[in-house]
Amino acid sequence: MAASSTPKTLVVVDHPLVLHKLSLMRDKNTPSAVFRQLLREISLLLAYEVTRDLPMTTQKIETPLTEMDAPILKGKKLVIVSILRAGNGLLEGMLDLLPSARIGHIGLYRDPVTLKPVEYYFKVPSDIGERPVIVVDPMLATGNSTAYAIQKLKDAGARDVRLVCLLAAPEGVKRVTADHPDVPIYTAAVDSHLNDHGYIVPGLGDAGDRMFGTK
Ligand SMILES: O=P(O)(O)OC[C@H]1O[C@H](OP(=O)(O)OP(=O)(O)O)[C@H](O)[C@@H]1O
Ligand SMILES: O=c1cc[nH]c(=O)[nH]1
Ligand SMILES: [Mg+2]
Repeated sequence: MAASSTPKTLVVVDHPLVLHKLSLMRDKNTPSAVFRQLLREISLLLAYEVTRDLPMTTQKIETPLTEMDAPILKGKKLVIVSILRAGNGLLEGMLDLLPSARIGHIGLYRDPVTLKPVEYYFKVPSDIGERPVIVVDPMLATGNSTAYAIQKLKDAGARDVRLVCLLAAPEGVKRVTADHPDVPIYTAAVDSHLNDHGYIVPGLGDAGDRMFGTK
């Protein structure tokens, strides 16, 4: 599905550059340093799509030749919320494109047996309800972590929430869409299925471990 200016529930950003870089990330022989760099590069392209429908206004400026009503972003700066740890890989690239964005962090890890999220940190801007919010986490597997994180953000006041992930499983898309039908999902690919341990197949393995070399 091509990205467009109309918000959709699921936007697959299947641009050739994104898909090429994603294939390099999937390769198990790709080292951590390259993996992180590729994630950073892809995040720029995903940021471009998720911000496509941000509200605009105009401001009078003078070019060297004349006055004009120049288009600028309207309203308060957006918030990027990273689901730790792996979300930081997408966050860093997005900040290259959105350097004035406010930043929130939600610390979650997935219990390997129950596959339920365990929370260890939560800090977001107090006026999150007045800003567009982009939640970032490279992996949407069961959707338990992301659905939980979005609910926490809504409880904190967030009203305009979008999700950016790198890879999604159909199970995760279904879960987030059921719990949060108002939240559009932007991803580079929707893979085949989850294995018995809740890993995305074909996937890329454990994103956090591959980013930080912890396995
Ligand atoms: O959709 P789910 O089934 O909830 O799985 C996805 C979650 O698992 C990974 O995090 P992980 O628990 O490995 O934590 P980490 O980022 O610290 O490695 C990933 O970054 C997501 O947050
Ligand atoms: O495939 C998966 C599933 C959950 N978390 C990951 O990092 N990878
Ligand atoms: Mg992990």
